[in-house]
Amino acid sequence: IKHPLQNTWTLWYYEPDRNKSWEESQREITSFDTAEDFWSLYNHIKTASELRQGCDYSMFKQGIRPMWEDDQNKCGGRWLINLDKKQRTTDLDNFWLEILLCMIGEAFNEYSDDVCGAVVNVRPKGDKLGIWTSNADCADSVMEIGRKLKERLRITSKTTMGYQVHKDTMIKAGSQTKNTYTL
Ligand SMILES: CN(C)c1nc(=O)c2c([nH]1)N([C@@H]1O[C@H](COP(=O)(O)OP(=O)(O)O)[C@@H](O)[C@H]1O)CN2C
Repeated sequence: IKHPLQNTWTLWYYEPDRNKSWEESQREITSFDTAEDFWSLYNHIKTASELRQGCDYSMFKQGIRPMWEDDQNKCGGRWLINLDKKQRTTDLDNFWLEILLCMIGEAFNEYSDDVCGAVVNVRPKGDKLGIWTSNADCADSVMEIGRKLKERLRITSKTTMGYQVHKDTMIKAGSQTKNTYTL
């Protein structure tokens, strides 16, 4: 029999399309709830570093859309990891896979329920990895999730991680959003 996961997860794919809104360009690929089905999906699709620049993958718990406005996301925020350009070949795919495995493996202990999902943005100015949590006001939960991420990704102090509240990101889109927490 297959190994069931604690949650069902949905993979989304975003590709910029000048004839569609941002939201219409978010496509739901498939959902899975076993470890075997995760690996079949992961091994079947392009890695993040193979995507065209401007594209995203998002993996969220089933029922949560990969956007600020979703009820599960609207009071939350994201731990954001900014990669430099050369990390696309050295770290991007490893970091993204490790984040996926942390989520489906419920690696954040009692705070795993606060995890909504994760996004990888493939961008010319530098790729980004975001882990989205549901409540920006729960400092204990946000910090514990951030600490576990740093540990699992073996991110040293040279790479800073900032936690940005979606409400701040929404209004400051384009310019630098402030970090409510940093690790
Ligand atoms: C419901 N809705 C419209 C809506 N809901 C959302 O949740 C949401 C957006 N729009 N996003 C739009 O993408 C632009 C680039 O953000 P980026 O994170 O790709 O980053 P870059 O600037 O491309 O590096 C954002 O500026 C925003 O326009 C982003 N976003 C998460």
